[in-house]
Order: sequence, then C-alpha cells, then structure tokens
Amino acid sequence: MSKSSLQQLVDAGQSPWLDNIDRRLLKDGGLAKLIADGDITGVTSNPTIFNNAIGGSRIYDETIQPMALAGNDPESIFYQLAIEDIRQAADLFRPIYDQTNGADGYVSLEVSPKLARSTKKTVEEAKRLWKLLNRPNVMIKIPATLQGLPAITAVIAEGINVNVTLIFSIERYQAVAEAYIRGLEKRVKAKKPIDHIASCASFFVSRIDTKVDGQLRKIVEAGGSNSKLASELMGKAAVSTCKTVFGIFEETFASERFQKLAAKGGRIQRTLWASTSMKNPAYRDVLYVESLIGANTINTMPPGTVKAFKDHGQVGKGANEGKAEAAKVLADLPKAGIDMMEVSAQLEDEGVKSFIASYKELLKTIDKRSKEFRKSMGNLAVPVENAIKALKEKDFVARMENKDASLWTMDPAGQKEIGIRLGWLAAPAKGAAIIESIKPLLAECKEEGMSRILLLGMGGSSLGVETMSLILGTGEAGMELKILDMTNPDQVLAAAHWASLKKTLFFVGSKSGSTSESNAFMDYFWEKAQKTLGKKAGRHFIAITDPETSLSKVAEERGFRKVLLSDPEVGGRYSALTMFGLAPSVLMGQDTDKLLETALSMSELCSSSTPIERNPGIMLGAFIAAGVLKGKDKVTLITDPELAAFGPWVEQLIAESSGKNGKGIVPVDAEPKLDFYSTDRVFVYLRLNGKNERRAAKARRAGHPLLVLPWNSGYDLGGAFVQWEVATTAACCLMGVNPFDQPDVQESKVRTKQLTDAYLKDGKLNMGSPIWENEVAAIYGDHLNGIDSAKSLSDVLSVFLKQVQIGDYVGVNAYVPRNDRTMNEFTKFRSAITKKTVTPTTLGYGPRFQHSTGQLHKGGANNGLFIEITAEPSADAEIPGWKMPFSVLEAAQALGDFDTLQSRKRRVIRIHFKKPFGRGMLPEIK
Ligand SMILES: O=P(O)(O)OC[C@H]1O[C@](O)(CO)[C@@H](O)[C@@H]1O
Ligand SMILES: O=C[C@H](O)[C@H](O)COP(=O)(O)O
Repeated sequence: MSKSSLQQLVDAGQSPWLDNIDRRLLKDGGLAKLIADGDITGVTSNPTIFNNAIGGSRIYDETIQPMALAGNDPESIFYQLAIEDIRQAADLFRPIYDQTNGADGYVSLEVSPKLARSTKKTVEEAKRLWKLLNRPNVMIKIPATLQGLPAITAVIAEGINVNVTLIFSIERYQAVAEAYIRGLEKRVKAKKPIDHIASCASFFVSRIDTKVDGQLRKIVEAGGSNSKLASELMGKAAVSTCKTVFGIFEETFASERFQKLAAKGGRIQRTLWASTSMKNPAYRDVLYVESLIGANTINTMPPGTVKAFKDHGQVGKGANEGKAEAAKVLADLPKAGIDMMEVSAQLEDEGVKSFIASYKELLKTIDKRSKEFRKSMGNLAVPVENAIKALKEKDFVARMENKDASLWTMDPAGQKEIGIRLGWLAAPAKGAAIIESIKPLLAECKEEGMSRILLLGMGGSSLGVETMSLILGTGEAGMELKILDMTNPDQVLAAAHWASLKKTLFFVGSKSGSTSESNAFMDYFWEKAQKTLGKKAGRHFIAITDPETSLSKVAEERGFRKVLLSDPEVGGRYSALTMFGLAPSVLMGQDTDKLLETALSMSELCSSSTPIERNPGIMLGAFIAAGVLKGKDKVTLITDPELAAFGPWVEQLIAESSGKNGKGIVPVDAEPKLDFYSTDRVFVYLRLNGKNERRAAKARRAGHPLLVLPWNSGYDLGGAFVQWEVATTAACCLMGVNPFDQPDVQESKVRTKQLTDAYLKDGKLNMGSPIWENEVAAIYGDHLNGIDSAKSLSDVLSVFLKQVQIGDYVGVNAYVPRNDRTMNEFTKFRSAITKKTVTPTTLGYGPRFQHSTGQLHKGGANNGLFIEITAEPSADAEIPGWKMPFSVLEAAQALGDFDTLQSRKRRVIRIHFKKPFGRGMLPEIK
C-alpha cells in the first residue's frame, strides 16, 4: 500500500501532530485511530482548544461534578480535567515515544496564559504541571514573551520538556533557541544529564498572513505608490518568515556551540509550525503544510487540516525551497510599508490576550456547571463538601487500601474480620485471569448441548449476576441465564419448567456454602438431574464457593463439573467483580473485558493515586452520608428503564452494609411515580438516555438533593459496582458502622431453623394466632389499638399505618412469587401507601430480601413499619432429603423473620391470604 501524504511527511523528517484535544476523541477511540492509522505522532493543546472542548459537550461533567461538590474552584477543576486528558493522550502516544527513543510522541499542555508576563510564576507552574502529569512524553507550553524567555531556560535547566508557544518573529525565534541552548548548558554545567530533554519552538504561521494581509489590503485600497508591491506581497509574509526561520534553525543547531551539547546527548529543539490551518479561503487550504516541510520539524494541524492534507497534500521540498525568494519578500515588506516588528509585537499581545480570553471563558463555563451541580444538592451542598473534607482528613482512601480497619470500628473482632474483607478493592485487577480461565468452559458446555444456566444462590451470590444478566443481556454466543433465589414453590416450579435438564447448567453459588436456600435448590435440581441424566448429572453442575466449605465437599462427592473457588477475602455483597459475577458473565457471552475495563478505570479514579476530590466513589459516599447525618436517610434511586436492574444490587450493598447498631441507610428502589416526597430523602438518578430525566428534575425542583450519575452504556456497570462499593464503605466510615458484617441476619435463620425442627417433629408449623381475620385473610402481630372495630382488611391497614411518624418508611415484605404481575400489584400498593402517609416504601420478596435489606430492617434504626405478606401456595414441591416441601421452608422463613422483627420491637404485621396470592387481593389504603 502506498504511503499516505501524512506518512510521507514523517519520511521527510516532519512530525504531523494534531492541534486539538477533546475528551470525546479520547473516549470514542478517535485519537487512537489517528495514531493507529499513522496519521499523527503527537498532540498540542492550548486554552482555546480546551475552551472549545469543554464548552462543546457535557463530557467533562464527570470531572467537574465531584470536584465542584468537593468545593474546588474552577481553575483547579480545569487543571484536573486537563491533566486527565493530557495523561490519557500521552499514554496513547507512549509507544511512539518509546519506539523513536524519545524523538516523537509528545503531548503539550500550556501554563495558564495569565502568567505569560511573569517569569517566576511561569517557572513554578511549569514545574507543578510537569510533576502532576508525571509522564516523560509531555511538554509544558511556555509563551515566548520577554518574561517567558528566562522561564524557558530555567525550566529546561530543571530537566522539563518545553514547547515554546506564541512565536511571531525571526528575532524572537532566535531568542527562543538561545534560551533553550542556555538551559541545556546550565544543566551540563551542573553535571546533570540532558539526553532526555525534548523541546520545540512553535512558530505561529497563519496569524502572520492574517495580520499582514490586512495591512497590505489597506495599502492596496489606498492606491498609493506602494499599492502594486503590496498587492504582490499578499499571502507571502508568513511562509517567507518561516522559511527564513527554518534557515536560522538549521544553522543554530549545526553550530559548534550546539554540537558540544549534542555530543552529550542534547536534542535539537525542533521547529513546530503552529497556526497552520488556512484562514483565508482564497488560498490553498494546505499551503502552510506543503510550504514548510523540513527535517526535524513538526506541523501541528487541526483536524480539518489533517484531513485535507491526507486527502490532497503534496510532499515536495517544502521549507528548503525558495529561501532566496523568501528573503526578497521580507526585504520588500518594509518597502511596501509593513513593519514586521510591529506586526509581531501586536500578534504577541493579541495572542496572549486571546488565550486569556479563552481561559476566562472556560473558567466561566466550569463555574456555571459547578454551580448547577452544587445547586442540585439542595440544602446538602455544604454538608457534602464537609463530608468529602472529613474523608480527606481521615486519609480514607489510602487507609482503606492499607486495610486500616479502625476507619470503621475499634472492636477487635470486627477489625479482624475487616482484615479479610477488603479483597474487592483488587478484584478488577484480578478479573482478567478469571475471565481467561472461564472462557473454555463456555465452549465446552455449548458443545455438550447446554444453552441455559440456572443460578441458585442468595444475596451477594446472585444479585450481581442478576443485574448483569438484565442490563447486559445474553451475548450472541452466550448461554441464557436465570436466577432462582426464592423458596416460593411456584417460583421453584417455574424455574424447573424453564431449566430443561439436558440444556441447563446449574450454578450453585454460595460463599459460605451453608445457605439453606441455595442448598435446598441444589438438592432439588440434583435429584431431578440424576433421574433424567443419570451419571451425566454432575456435568450439569458447577459450584462457586470459598475453599473448604461444605458445598465444595458435596460438589466433589457428587462429581460436579467444576468447583470454582471464590476469593475468601471478599464478602458476598462486594463480590460482583470476582468469580461470582465474572464466571456467569463470561458464560452469558457478555463482553466481560469491556465490563472490566470500566471497573478498572473506576478503580483508578477511586484509588489514592487520584485526588480525593475527583474520586466518584467518595463523592457518592459523601452525598449519602451527608444525607443520613442530616436526617435524610432514604436514598431514593431513579434509573432510566434500561438500568432498573441495578437497584436490587444496590439495595443489598447499602442496606446490609450500613443497617446496624441502630443506624442505617434506607435504599428506596423501584418506587412508583409520586407527586410529592417527604423531606427525609436524597435522590440518585442513574442516567443512561434521559427517559426519566423529568422525574429526577421534579425531585430537584422540589428542593430534594439529587445526584445524577451518568452512564454511557450498560457496560458502565463494571465501574458502577466499584463506585457504589467505595461509596458505601466511605458513607459507613462517616456513620461509624462496620460495612463488612451482617450481625442481625443470623437471628432469623436461627428462628427459621427452630420452626422447621418443630415441623419435622410435629408435622406442622406453628403459625401463631391471628389478631384479626375474615374469610380472605388473617392478620398476625401485636395487638393494635383500634383493630377490634376494623371491618375490612383496609381498616386493619389504616389502623396499622396510623403508627407512621415523620422519618419512617414502610417495608412490604412479600412471600409470594416474584413476577411482573405481582410487581404491578405491589407498585399500586406502594403508591397508595405513600399517597396516604407521605412515607417512602420499599418492597422485598421473601426470602430474597432477608439476604439483602433484612439486615437493615432488624439492625438499623427503628423507623421501619413492616407489612409481611404470606399466602397459601398454589402448588408445592418436596425438597429431597429435607422431609419438607418448599412451602414449609418458605413459611418458616417468613415466620422466623417476622418473629425476629417483633423481638426487635419493630412495628410489624403479617397478612396471610387464605388463597394463593393474586390480582386485586391487596387491600385498598383508605
Ligand atoms: O453466599 P452465601 O454464603 O450463600 O450468602 C448469601 C447471602 O447471605 C448473606 O450472608 C445474608 O444472609 C449475605 O450477606 C450473602 O450475600
Ligand atoms: O497549539 C498550537 C497553537 O496554539 C495553535 O496552532 C494556534 O492556532 P490558531 O492560530 O489557528 O489559533
């Protein structure tokens, strides 16, 4: 394939650079493609470029939002976002830098144009940016003002790469080359190495023609004696000046003086032709590229010029041609009445001013957006800022990375446990190995005719996977997946109906290996599989569990296809990006690499290598904690419909992590649309496409604190897992709770066990005595004032809901099949409750919620009223070897949890329907 004209430039010794940076180009792979296609070998930026990029899209909000909420001023926000872009670009060019041994592959960032007239401040700023960027292939841009010249020498002497900008005259170019050489000489004198230092001198081409042509035009129009000459000189000043500069450049760097430096590894300060887009449409659009080709030079072109040159640019002799003619033009210009010294002085002044104007404008844009973000906090703006400051003072991130358990508890047992619960921080980094280990399994299973997976597991062992399956779907070559996490017989039978044995791979997921639901499901499907598949049954089963659990032993005994070991240092609700989530994701044929990519970048942002003010996990955690500490403990999740499945995962994470010691964050998920909200809430809106924007905006307009978290695609799920995990642990730190245990879950399990033991002995479950009943339902619970006069279920609920106080929430805990139909019923029910009481509601299906929000119900603040719903089963299924059917296990779980809530003095009633649960059975709320 013949070389493109851009590649021919490289052969001629000139580097084509891109005179543009924009986060969109970094994110959408545009810059990577230009590099891969061999079109460009470096990038330059300036305040105008950043102003256009920031003003032209909302992509920088991801940086502006956390920093604004942390109270940063626009200038520090700008440098943070510029540093992120420049670093990312520099990393893309790093291979070129390495291959060319540091000759090419640079990205430039300019010091604030406001410093252009101060040597000292420019030097300080250049040093600061260089340190922050922390990349060998970046250059700091310093203006070639009179005050900039000594700064160039000083910064080069510090060993920092410099791109000298805003050069408009031959004389100033010479001074720039001198400043560079002096800097190198200083270093040599100080016996410091110079071989790694790179520099370029940016001569601004088109602006010279624009100004000179303007003056020439006036002379022509005046029609005096100079008018003919002036007319002949139009469009020649810039290129002629540059060709002369090029000659001086060649001489300077061939000089004996420089050769001494070259012998020590000193590099030529390359001439960079900047401002090379054509401003006058009457001239050839690639004039400032074609005319200025030369060895050891750079031409930085905006995207349009890159495209045009690639399309029709010609690589000829360029800068080496017509030097005599150029000298003549320069000699004629004064004759025609042009004072080039005056021109360059004006251009420099205008150049500095225009960069200052761009800079001010970009700061204004950032300021405006910062204010919007802070406004969205309602009356939490200051508390959120303070919460971030508190986390910074505690050095939260670094201490968490160092497993410092005292961030959350001083209790020695709690601290010991935390020591083995922070493994999730490293999960994204370990993910690639897990993915690779699972890939062959997908091919094997499919070859054996399996196309479905039924995941049997509770809480953290299934909610992450459920979220992945519903948000990302099944990939083209993947297996379809469903979850079973309900002991309701109808639900079990529906799963069995779906999971035809020959086609299905059963995944038993349990970290502890001892979760009774997971074991009951396993025993149920194992017996079925054995009956149908005989000796091949084991091939259809995989267990994921910690090393040495009872489940791992059973799996070995039964000859399961595989026992996938989970990371013992990661707790269930933090395990989405470990074997628990990644193995099913690979098998569903999802782009697991992409999922991990977003997780890894979020991990980096949430690590101690990023300023805490930019940390999205800290921002979210501070927002939640600030709310809780101000009495707004209900975190209401609004999502665009495609992200709705994220809710149940978040519910477990925040409720089970924070809901203990009488404190807690109440997650409010999948709430029906409401017109009015109580003031004890904060809102988080997961925005993908804005379908629910109006709903979120409504909450904000009503003054409720709202944090918008934008997603670009479902694959941002990887990052979201990390962000919410960090947020939860940060919020818990500020609340003073240990986010890694679940001390109040056990009691329900014990009570359930007592009930099933009694059932095994007596052949029946002790359901207790109702406090009210009619032909449809029986009510259980502590006596309620007024219940005796209740004539209907609605009356009973009215009596019960009379207990609601400001700051409460109503939890509906339903032991009925979980499907769209029941969900609809409960949505209406929730809506009616809130309309009546103004209280937020939650919905949990039992026993699933026991492994999620159940901890909060029992261990959190006593601000929940619980309506437990049970019903007669419409069918049943025996659990092999358990001597009981699923209906009994389910009922015992409902009763066990109910008893525990009562024992914790929670306001709770149980409605038991005497028929299987169905449409229209839930009472009206009066
Ligand atoms: O993975 P396991 O050990 O079966 O636990 C499932 C779930 O049960 C809980 O321990 C609560 O009972 C959760 O924390 C956990 O995610
Ligand atoms: O980055 C380099 C310069 O700032 C840039 O080339 C200036 O170009 P302009 O004169 O087209 O604004």
